[in-house]
Amino acid sequence: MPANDKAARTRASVTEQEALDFHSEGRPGKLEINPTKPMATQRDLSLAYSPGVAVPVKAIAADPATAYDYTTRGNMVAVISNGTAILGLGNLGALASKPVMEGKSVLFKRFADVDSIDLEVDTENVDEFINCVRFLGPSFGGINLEDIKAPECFIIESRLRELMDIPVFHDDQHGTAIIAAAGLINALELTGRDLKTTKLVCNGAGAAAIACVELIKAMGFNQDNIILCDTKGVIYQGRTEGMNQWKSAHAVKTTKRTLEEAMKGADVVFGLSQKGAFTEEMIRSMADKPIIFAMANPDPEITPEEVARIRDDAIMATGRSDYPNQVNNVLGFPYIFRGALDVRASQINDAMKIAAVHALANLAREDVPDDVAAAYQGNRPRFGAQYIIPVPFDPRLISAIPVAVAEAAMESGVARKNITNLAAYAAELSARRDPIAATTQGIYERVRRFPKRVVFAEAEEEQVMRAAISFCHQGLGTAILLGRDDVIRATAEKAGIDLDRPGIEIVNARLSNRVEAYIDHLYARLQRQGFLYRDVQRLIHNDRNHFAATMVAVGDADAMVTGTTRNYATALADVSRCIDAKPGHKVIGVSIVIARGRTIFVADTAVHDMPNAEDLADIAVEAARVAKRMGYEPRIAMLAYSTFGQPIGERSERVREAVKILDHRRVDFEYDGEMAADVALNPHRMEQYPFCRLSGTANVLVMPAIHSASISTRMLQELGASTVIGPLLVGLDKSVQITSMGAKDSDIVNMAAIAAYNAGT
Ligand SMILES: NC(=O)C1=CN([C@@H]2O[C@H](COP(=O)(O)OP(=O)(O)OC[C@H]3O[C@@H](n4cnc5c(N)ncnc54)[C@H](OP(=O)(O)O)[C@@H]3O)[C@@H](O)[C@H]2O)C=CC1
Ligand SMILES: CC(=O)C(=O)O
Ligand SMILES: [Mg+2]
Repeated sequence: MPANDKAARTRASVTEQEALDFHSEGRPGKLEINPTKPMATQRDLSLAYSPGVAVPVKAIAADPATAYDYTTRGNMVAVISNGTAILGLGNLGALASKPVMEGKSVLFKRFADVDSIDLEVDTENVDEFINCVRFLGPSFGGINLEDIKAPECFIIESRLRELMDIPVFHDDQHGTAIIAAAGLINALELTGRDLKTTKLVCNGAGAAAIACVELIKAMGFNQDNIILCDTKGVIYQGRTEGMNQWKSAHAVKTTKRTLEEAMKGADVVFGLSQKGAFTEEMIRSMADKPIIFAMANPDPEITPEEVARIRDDAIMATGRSDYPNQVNNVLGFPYIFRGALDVRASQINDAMKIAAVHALANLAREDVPDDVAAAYQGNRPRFGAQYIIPVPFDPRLISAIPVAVAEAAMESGVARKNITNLAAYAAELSARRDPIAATTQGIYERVRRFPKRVVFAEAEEEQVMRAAISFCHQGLGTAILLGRDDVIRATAEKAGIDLDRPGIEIVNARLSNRVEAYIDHLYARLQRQGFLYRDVQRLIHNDRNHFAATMVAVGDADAMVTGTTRNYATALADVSRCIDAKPGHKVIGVSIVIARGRTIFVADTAVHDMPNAEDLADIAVEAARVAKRMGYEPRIAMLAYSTFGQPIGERSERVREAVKILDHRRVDFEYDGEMAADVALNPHRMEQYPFCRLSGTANVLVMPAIHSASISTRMLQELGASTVIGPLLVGLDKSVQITSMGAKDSDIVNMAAIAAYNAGT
């Protein structure tokens, strides 16, 4: 099978409705602002506002550099656009650009812990735009210009760079150029080409294209070997139509006039133009082992599927996240600014850009270590045609790129702060990045490669139906909708959901020809537990959890998801009648709490009401397995209200006993206790117990009982202080997940994906 066919198979997608729902759900948009200091008392108010605030005001007036100490400036970037070149959609105006700019702001935070705000400036006039931005310097540590069309963007960026003493970086130019150059270096290496003799065509001669061509020329590409094209065709010397000084600088002497002619025999083609700009004929006419970077967003100049139809020797990249080799500036801007901010750079210069290129290119050539493989679940990538550049979820990016950028800034004299210990800086950076997103992303990727049959037990519910459709649409497998056919169809019609698509099966428990087999199977399990044959008949006929769980038990489905209409304990009791614990395992619930860049596993949040010491030790073992599977080295705190014997209390005894049991079992993970939650999570509190065996703050909390586990995780979730995933049901012999009652469709899809993932390969 050609490599690109495989790429196409693993591709996920979203519907237009999903995209709109995602943006409108809950608080509209994608970001909000949270205070970092308490604002609860009169004293807080006096410190944060008048009179306390006057003190830092005077300090900054006396020494402007202290703004980095007393305000958000040092970690704050503005994403600024006028909407004249929104992705590849063209000039749709400042307001329409807001979703993209909010998106970039969120990516700054998500990938590099840079705080960011989007600003949409409603003018196409260059001077007005510059005047609007130039006075914003005191607010920000950097300015990320975005989606401003050429040639205005060139003037805007260069004038603002002169006027402002903080980095001004037009991401579509330099961000794109850095990523494309890194991918190109690797693709040239893989195809055995020499930079100096390679022939490249760049379609598009705007912001991104001009910057890409300039950067690769600066890196040694022969300028006579690069042909630039725009809507009028080849940019040749002497052309007058549709020209500007930036295009002229790259005009070549050639008789070629069209993109078709230019692409004949070309080694590399960059698409920085528009959807569909490349034809199959053009791709067919390229040299052997062509390198095709179709970078237009959201839709590339040609898709990997189209290329795969005509040739199997291409190295193919796009700007999208749902194909392999994503050449997109998301791999750059968060980390480049991270490095620049951390040394308080006055600008992002060429040395810093080139350092980023090499850091990125080198990363793709390195072996992927175990803890990083989670980001690429099940398919540890190897440097090659399908992996020329790391994925945005690669957790190494946060330490590799900012360090290289910061170092280059210091060496080239634009840093206003020195970092002396770069190794310590790299470690700090890694700690800023939370691996859970890489893990969840990895779960989806893995399921896409090994799609599963998942039964949705409560498919008459509209949100379950939506989740099932999304599950299929994302290429995660077949969704089996369990319920009455007529009810499901009526609900679907009313909700405007189209069920007639591949990958959706409706199963009516009453009409299924598997009913007898399921009854026999379940009766064999339950006959000595007080169930008559007719009791089991009733369970299979009338109860969808029993039907679905038995489907999974006998292998008619790989996994099951339920829980939206029944409470957790009831659903778990239903499932437990049909499926046992995996031999040697304990069935427990593990919740994943993500708060302020930390991921904490909490167990048992679902099954054991009042665990005894043995149970607690088992729960620790099971929770450690989950943490390891998700790419974490577990450090388990056995929690209680007391810490190492103080205050003495009968309720902590079980926990102390559990620690002793773990000592006897000689388990292969770190654990200690009993301890209170603040000792487990706060390094200063933990320091007060120098004998504590944990090498750092805990990342797994084993709760003394279900009530404390459930109360604390739910409180965290409802107070909005953290994201809580789960409880995930672990330890069962077959894969089942139970959502919370009334779960939203997006939560149900996540649970279904996790269930499919746990069903194995
Ligand atoms: N993957 C990534 O990370 C990034 C991708 N991009 C993509 O690059 C594209 C251009 O963005 P940007 O440079 O910011 O926009 P600009 O508006 O600055 O430039 C667009 C350029 O594309 C040319 N063009 C448009 N349609 C065609 C076509 N059918 N054939 C040939 N040339 C064409 C225009 O030609 P003319 O000059 O004649 O008008 C112009 O030169 C977009 O699709 C964008 O999504 C941009 C940044 C990052
Ligand atoms: C990715 C990006 O910045 C663009 O397409 O404009
Ligand atoms: Mg852009």
